[in-house]
Amino acid sequence: MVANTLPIIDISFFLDPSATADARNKTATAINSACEEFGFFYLTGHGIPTTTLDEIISLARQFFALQLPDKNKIKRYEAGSQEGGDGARGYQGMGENVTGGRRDMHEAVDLYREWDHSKNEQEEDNSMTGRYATLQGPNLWPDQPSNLKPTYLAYIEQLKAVGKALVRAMGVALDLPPPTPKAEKAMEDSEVFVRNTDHSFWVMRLIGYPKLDTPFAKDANETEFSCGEHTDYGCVTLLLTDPTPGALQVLLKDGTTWLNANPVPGAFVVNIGDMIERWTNGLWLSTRHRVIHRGDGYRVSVPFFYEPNFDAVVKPLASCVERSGKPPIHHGNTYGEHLMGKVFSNFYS
Ligand SMILES: O=C(O)CCC(=O)C(=O)O
Ligand SMILES: [Fe+2]
Repeated sequence: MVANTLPIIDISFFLDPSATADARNKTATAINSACEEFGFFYLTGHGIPTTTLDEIISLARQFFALQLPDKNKIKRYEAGSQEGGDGARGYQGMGENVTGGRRDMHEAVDLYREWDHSKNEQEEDNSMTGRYATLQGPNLWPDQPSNLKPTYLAYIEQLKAVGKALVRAMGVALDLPPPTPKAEKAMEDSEVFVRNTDHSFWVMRLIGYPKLDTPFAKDANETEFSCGEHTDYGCVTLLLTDPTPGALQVLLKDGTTWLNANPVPGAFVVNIGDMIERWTNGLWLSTRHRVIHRGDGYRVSVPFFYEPNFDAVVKPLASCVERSGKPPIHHGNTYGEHLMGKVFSNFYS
């Protein structure tokens, strides 16, 4: 039988310090099933008020409704460029983002955790020239709507707490042993994801999708996607969307059925990324998904990618390698190295 809806996971016991181990274990069991079967689920019990979620969508919508010259005030520029870009942060116009070699029919603003300039000894001092290496510039915030920045900054703090609770639950869901008091970063206990995301190099995208029959160029054609088929490249994605149905589609494990992941009010759509697939040696696969928006109106979504630390070494966990019965699927490298490869392939240069 092919499932017709994604499971719903209530994360509240992992946010409540007084929750019992028994209550947490039940949540963890549900997460394990959801991750094995779908790699996608709805997340409730996260504690972020619906009024905040609505405000986040509304502010993104107001930004995209601005005239292009106003949006281009925070345009993304190449790293090292005179304009001061870092190749990643800022606004990208319609069709600038590329998935699988094809232009995506959306516009977006990308925000990342700010670079910790005190840590990287090799980086050049850019403060005099105003030129930045890839990912090392400041976030580019729009000045209109004026309350976007403070509202988003507060929201990002809330999302980080939810992300932390979720990866803590995932460690329990994988049946990893409890941590010892002196646990270190690389130890493979149930807190391994918490420790390796404690300086999460998070990403947030504000995305605007016009209806797909709106041509953006003379060569626009029927085969365009709002966002092409892909897996997410990090740890866990907390996706907030407006109520538009039928846009986000998730590929089921049969490899042929696309399931509409229609929004559930007040819930995030969560999916696991490539780093979780690697850590679990494929016990949990990052699931392919895409966006085809042919419905009504201009669709807005705001995914938050709760990622490993930039310097986290991500390699298959020994217990997962053993349980999977497969050789390690990756030799391991840092999340930063993985991300750099992705940032370079996401844009036409
Ligand atoms: O807009 C959406 O519903 C999903 C976007 C997405 O998959 C992504 O940005 O990685
Ligand atoms: Fe995605």
